[in-house]
Amino acid sequence: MNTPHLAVTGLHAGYGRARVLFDINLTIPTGTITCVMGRNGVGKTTLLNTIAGLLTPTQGTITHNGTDITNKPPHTRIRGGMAYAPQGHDTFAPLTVADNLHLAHHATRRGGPELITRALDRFPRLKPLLHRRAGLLSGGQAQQLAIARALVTNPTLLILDEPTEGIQPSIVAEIEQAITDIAAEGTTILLVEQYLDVALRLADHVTVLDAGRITHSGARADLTDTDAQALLAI
Ligand SMILES: Nc1ncnc2c1ncn2[C@@H]1O[C@H](COP(=O)(O)OP(=O)(O)OP(=O)(O)O)[C@@H](O)[C@H]1O
Repeated sequence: MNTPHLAVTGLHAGYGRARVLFDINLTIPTGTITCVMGRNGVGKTTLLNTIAGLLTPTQGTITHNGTDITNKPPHTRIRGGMAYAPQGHDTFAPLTVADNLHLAHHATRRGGPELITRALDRFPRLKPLLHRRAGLLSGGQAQQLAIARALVTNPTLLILDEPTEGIQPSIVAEIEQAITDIAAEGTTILLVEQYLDVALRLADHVTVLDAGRITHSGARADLTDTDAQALLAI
């Protein structure tokens, strides 16, 4: 088997005395979309934050592209090709759309200015908004900016936390298409997605978390929609 793009082994994490994740084992093959699912509060965001380096695990290892990054800070992970668009389409609110993109691009220097052009071509709705402050964007526009800002760092692994949350259906479809296209061009994607239909359309692999533990992990193709609903107890 090829070296997985990302491998999480025996991972435990939490906040002080509050233990949230228990013995998480996850391997993500290069160029695939892995969708992490589960009800509210089961630890999905905690898992992504730990992989992105925003939270230090209490046990376990994280390997990215064959390198142990468990104790590396977030900026080292970003320079190594990992990009994270956290939940809540967080952007630099006082800055313009253009400045958001240029700042992320300049900070990481993982390619030339064509990365900005490509990110805007991916989300053309942002083009007429380049001089608008990010804090004035609609939820859907801000989410597109959050993903575009991750893309200008030229990631090989893109991590997205609920990219469709609270967004109108027409924009959800555009974001879904963008994720499909980004993956088709070879970028590995790890995503938390709460809409079952979107998740099942996008995913190559599905991982289900419950109370901080993985209760299912497998190929999307091996899962019927009914099984998926049962796993998520919807
Ligand atoms: N900064 C924090 N400090 C303490 N506890 C936290 C913190 N962030 C999350 N938690 C707790 O950790 C647990 C897991 O939260 P997490 O946000 O990872 O879940 P989630 O599955 O992403 O949920 P949601 O779907 O609501 O985003 C919850 O009990 C939550 O209250």
